[in-house]
Amino acid sequence: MASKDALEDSIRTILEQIGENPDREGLLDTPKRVAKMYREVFSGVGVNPESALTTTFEEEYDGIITVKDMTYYTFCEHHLIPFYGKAHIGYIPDGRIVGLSKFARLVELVSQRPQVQERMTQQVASAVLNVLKPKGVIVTVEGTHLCMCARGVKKPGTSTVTTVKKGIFADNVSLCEEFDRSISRA
Ligand SMILES: Nc1nc2c(ncn2[C@@H]2O[C@H](COP(=O)(O)OP(=O)(O)OP(=O)(O)O)[C@@H](O)[C@H]2O)c(=O)[nH]1
Ligand SMILES: [Zn+2]
Repeated sequence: MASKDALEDSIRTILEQIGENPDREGLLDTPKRVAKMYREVFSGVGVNPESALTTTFEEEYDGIITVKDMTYYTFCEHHLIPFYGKAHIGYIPDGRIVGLSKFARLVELVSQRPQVQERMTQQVASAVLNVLKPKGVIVTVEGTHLCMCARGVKKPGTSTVTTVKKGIFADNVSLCEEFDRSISRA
């Protein structure tokens, strides 16, 4: 039976197309549930990542601020199955800092859309750069891609690391090493 919701109808069609019976008891509410889940996990589509970085303060601090091990779950845009892992952000401010929780909000926001890991890493770095105008920012994202583990090439255990460096991090190896040590990658 068609619902009033195009997304629910699409899920029902997928179930039919894989040979399932969407009217059997176990699947009756699945289109509605999956539509609700998609609206939740893709709620960041069209939202500017910079909007996560509210509450900035003037503060003099010369060192690296690193917020590490922010767990994320997102969806590979090629297969619409999850990739997930940890994101780490380091920056050296230039007179302006931001509430630490906002970095976790930023990672969450860029996760709530179909993604590729490289773009996600870049979006986090660009948002920090544009809002805080720091001396430098470095972002490392680690990702386990289910499209590589659970299907296709089937290589469980593979992980991908992406790093974007802006400003002072772009040409200062020792600062990058300090960041790597603080996120325990060196
Ligand atoms: N660079 C990059 N590639 C990704 C990411 N997520 C998934 N991919 C890759 O996207 C590619 C899509 O390749 P296609 O050949 O179009 O699709 P496919 O036939 O399903 O590829 P296989 O996964 O090799 O079976 C695959 O190589 C995936 O590993 C990501 O975040 N970054
Ligand atoms: Zn994929």
